[in-house]
Amino acid sequence: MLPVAIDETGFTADLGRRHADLFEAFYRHPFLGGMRDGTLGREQVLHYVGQDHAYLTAYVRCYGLGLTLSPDREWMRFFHDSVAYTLGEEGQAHEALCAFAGTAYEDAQVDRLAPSAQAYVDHMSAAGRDTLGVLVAALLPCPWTYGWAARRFAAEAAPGEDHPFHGWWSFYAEPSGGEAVATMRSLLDGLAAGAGPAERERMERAFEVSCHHEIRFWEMAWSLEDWTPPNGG
Ligand SMILES: Cc1ncc(CO)c(N)n1
Repeated sequence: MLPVAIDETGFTADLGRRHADLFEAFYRHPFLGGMRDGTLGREQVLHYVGQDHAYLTAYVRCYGLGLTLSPDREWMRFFHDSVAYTLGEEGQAHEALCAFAGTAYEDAQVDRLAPSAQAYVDHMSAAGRDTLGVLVAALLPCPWTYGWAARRFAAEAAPGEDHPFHGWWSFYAEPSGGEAVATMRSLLDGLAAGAGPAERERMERAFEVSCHHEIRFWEMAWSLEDWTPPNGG
């Protein structure tokens, strides 16, 4: 198993270690298990793509909130590059899933977030009305969990070209993703070092809640969650 942050020091390394159980639950969720063994159903894959496309649109908006909170051009550069990555490249991961499902990307897109995706987006947007540190703490689990899981799977199983989700796994295992997380973590470590105890606590909570939302996002797609009331309406 790939440790989350074994011998590193700093705010985010501490957070990663403290919530290693959530990273593990993320990795072990049956949705991601189905992405590993290739057994995931077409409907679940398409539910995920539709929701994730809408989620990433909202995520880019949160980077926009980060731009308005940026104290300097280093932070602006970070958000600028992050927006370019999400808008310009992350669609490749979805395209790979659409190819598996035999569906055009446009046809997989939806105009309504499911409850769990909506809750995650609302959490990040609310963090964007707090400080830059709280916002970035809420945004960090998104790239960190995916990159960590993809590198772990690559190390454990090295899925070949014939794996049904090869394109998705290889996209998130790319070193550029790991470098972006390293940049995000060091910027956030810098903010945390200058934050008071109350703000640090809100940063820690924002990070933890996003880790939970990451796991619940899998559960949403796995269970094909929608807005039908639990009693069937
Ligand atoms: C929900 C979610 N979390 C993380 C990522 C990785 O960027 C993603 N595409 N979607």
